[in-house]
Amino acid sequence: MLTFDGERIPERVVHAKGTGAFGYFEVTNDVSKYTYADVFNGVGKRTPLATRFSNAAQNLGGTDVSKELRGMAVKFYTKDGNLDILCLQTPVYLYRDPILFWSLLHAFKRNPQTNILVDATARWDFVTQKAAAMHTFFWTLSDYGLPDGYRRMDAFPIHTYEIYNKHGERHYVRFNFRTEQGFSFISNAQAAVIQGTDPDYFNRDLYNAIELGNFPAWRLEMDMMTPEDIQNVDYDPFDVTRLWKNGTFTTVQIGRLVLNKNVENNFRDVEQGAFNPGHLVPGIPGPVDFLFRGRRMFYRDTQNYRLGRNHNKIFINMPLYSKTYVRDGTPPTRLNMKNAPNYYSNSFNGPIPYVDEKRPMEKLQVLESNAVDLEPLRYFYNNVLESEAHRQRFIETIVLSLVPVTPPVLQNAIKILNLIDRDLGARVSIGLEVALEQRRAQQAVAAATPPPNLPRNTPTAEFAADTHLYPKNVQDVHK
Ligand code: HEM
Repeated sequence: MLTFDGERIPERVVHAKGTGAFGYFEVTNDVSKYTYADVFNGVGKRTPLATRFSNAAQNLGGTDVSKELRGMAVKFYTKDGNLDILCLQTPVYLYRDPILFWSLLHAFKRNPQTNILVDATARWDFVTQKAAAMHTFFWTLSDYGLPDGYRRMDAFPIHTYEIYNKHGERHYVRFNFRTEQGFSFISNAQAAVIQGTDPDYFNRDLYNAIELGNFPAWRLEMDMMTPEDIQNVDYDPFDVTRLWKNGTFTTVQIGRLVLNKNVENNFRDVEQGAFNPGHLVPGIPGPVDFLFRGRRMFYRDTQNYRLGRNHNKIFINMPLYSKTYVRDGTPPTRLNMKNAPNYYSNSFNGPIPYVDEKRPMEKLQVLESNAVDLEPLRYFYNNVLESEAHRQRFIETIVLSLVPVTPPVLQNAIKILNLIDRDLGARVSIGLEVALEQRRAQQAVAAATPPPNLPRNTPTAEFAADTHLYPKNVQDVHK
């Protein structure tokens, strides 16, 4: 009984709800002139891997069927150690400065007062305050925000990775995992039905497909630029909030990721998984941008908290071959190399720090700008949304999400939508008028019933002026 009482560990602070599967990566093309990473070299070579798929904002018991960011995390067990590549289903990310992470998640997860998950005012407030973030937000409000299962979405590590070959020649790449199942999506109306009957729809779909031998696969390709290209484009190719412009890069296929085995135990093989983008291998030193620098630290920290200091000794996280000087600490500590010397350096074949002498050290100069640039958003609306039907569904979803938003966030959102594109602004404004009118009519009919989304309890001017930590009523209680 006491053992059962302690069965829970903290859920992931983000991406808590998910599922996983095992598989392999097979090299299909010779990319040795771009990288000497063992995992991507030798046509036909297979490397075992573990994956985890997730929804970014849901808690463990949440629903799969919501329009939001989704993750596909891959741990390649390579001969040179683990390579973890963490992807989202959007090819862009919300901001460049890692410090914004907690603000984003506070705005996008549960309201601290009502404990309701979708606080539309907070979400729109966050993205309209930092307009570059609207690009990723747009992707999630479009059909791409709710694919028909994890199997049918593409996945992008987003950052521009540095890679180099055995001669130390560099390239800069954006990796793309393209689903071989083909992209398809769930409409808002279908989502409402599935939500009521099968909130684990995504988990079930992946598990069943693998169990039936219908193994899902993704093609891994990379968009590439040389160091010269990088310095000659008229945008910052390390900027995670925007796409690389068409015509400025070439694309090369590397191989295929195939999932062919379900996990035996979700807690052991998925919940305890610690995917860390800082786990890189020789030949792929990784992204050099500021956001990634933050991410190199955050994952280790959160996993120390969630799983303990020795989380890389949990079976699912262990590299194929590993040596360590760590003998003590929070369990698991069994596989700790027992009586081998626990000091560095030693005469008994202990591990030595990894120094890659092939890695070129010259600095790059790239175009950087902190100006607010709405051009990627205009491009998304007019070009990435490939049809009028898709644009219409996108506008309907925006309208739906703006209905509960309170002023002045609402006015700000309309203003920015107009600045992005007049057609977009006008169509959202008209749709919103109609939706608000309908809501007013519904409220008049059912005056006693509270609306499904209560407006955010925005701080009043009086509250904002109050220099005390607590609002008045709490101070009264403490008197
Ligand atoms: C400042 C930026 C970011 C921070 C601070 C951050 C932080 C985190 C944290 C704390 C977790 C939970 C990890 C765990 O408990 O094991 C997580 C999970 C995840 N992150 Fe990020 N993240 C950031 C940006 C990104 C980006 C740009 C991507 C993808 C391109 C990404 C993809 C993922 C994925 C896929 C997971 C789920 C991993 C799993 O399945 O266990 N994150 N992130």
